[in-house]
Amino acid sequence: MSHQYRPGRPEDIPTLDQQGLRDRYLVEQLLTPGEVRIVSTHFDRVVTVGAVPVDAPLKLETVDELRSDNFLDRREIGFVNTGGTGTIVADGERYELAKTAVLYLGRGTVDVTFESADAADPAKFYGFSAPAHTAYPNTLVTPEEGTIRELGDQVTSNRRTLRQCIHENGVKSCQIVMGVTSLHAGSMWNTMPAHTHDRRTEVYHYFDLDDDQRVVHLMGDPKETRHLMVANGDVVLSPSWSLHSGVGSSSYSFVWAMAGENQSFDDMDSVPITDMR
Ligand SMILES: O=C(O)C(=O)C[C@H](O)C(=O)CO
Ligand SMILES: [Zn+2]
Repeated sequence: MSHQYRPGRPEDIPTLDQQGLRDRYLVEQLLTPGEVRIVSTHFDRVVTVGAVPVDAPLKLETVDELRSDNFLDRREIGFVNTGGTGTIVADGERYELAKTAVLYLGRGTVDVTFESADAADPAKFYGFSAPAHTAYPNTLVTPEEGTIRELGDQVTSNRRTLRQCIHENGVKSCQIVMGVTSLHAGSMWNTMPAHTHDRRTEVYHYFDLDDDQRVVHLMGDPKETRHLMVANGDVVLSPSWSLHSGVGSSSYSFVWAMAGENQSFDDMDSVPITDMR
C-alpha cells in the first residue's frame, strides 16, 4: 500500500470534511486474508502491518519507504494476534500466538513469516513498528501475561481491562509501548477521561466489534474535536496533539501502541470532558 500518511496540523482539522479526515487518519482493510499489507507513516516514522495467512505462509518483506534490505534492519515491531491461533517464525524460532498474544521482534531480525493453524479461522497479525537504536530480545507475551490495569466504572459506561505488554516494566523495547484494552459488556467508552500526549504518536486498532456496529472515535484538538466512524479492523492514527477516545455502539477491544520521546505510560495530559468541545 503506497499511501503515505502525515500528521498534519491541528488547525487544519476543522477545515477537513469526513473524507478528508478519513484519508489522513484512518487506515482501512489493513488486515486482508492472504496478504501482508504495510502502511508507512510520518507519524514518528511508525509503520503498521497487517498479515492474515490463510492457506499458505506469508513473509514480511521490506518496503521502498524504509530503504533497508530487510524490514527490521533499523526497526523493531510488536505484533498482536486478533484472530485464530497462528505462528510467527522469526529467524527459525517458532512463536505460537493464541488470540491476543503479543510478540516483540527486535532490530536485526531478518526472516519473519506468518502461519495460521486453521485456514477456516485464520490468525490476524497486527503489527506496529518504529525505528530502533539497538536490539532487544524477541519475546512472546501470552494472553495470560502482561500488566493488568482495571479502569473505569460501570456507572460511567467505561469499565475496561487494559493489559500492558511491551512497556517500561515489561518486555523491553527502544520506543514501542503496546497493549490491549477490552471493554466490559455494557461499557462503551474507551480512554475516558480522554487525554493527549505531546511526546508520542498513538495508534489504535479496533477489533472484536460486530460488523453491524461502529465506534465513534474522537480526535483533534480537545477544544475543537471531530469524529471518525470506525468499523471492525480499522486503524486510527493519532498525532501527538490529538485527543483519542471513543464510544462504541456495542462492546469491543482495541490494540493501542505508541512511539516517540519517552515510554512513560502515565505521561498524559488529561482533558476533563467538561473542557472538550
Ligand atoms: O482505555 C484506555 O484508557 C486506553 O487503552 C488508553 C490507551 O492505552 C492510551 O491512550 C495510552 O496513552
Ligand atoms: Zn493515549
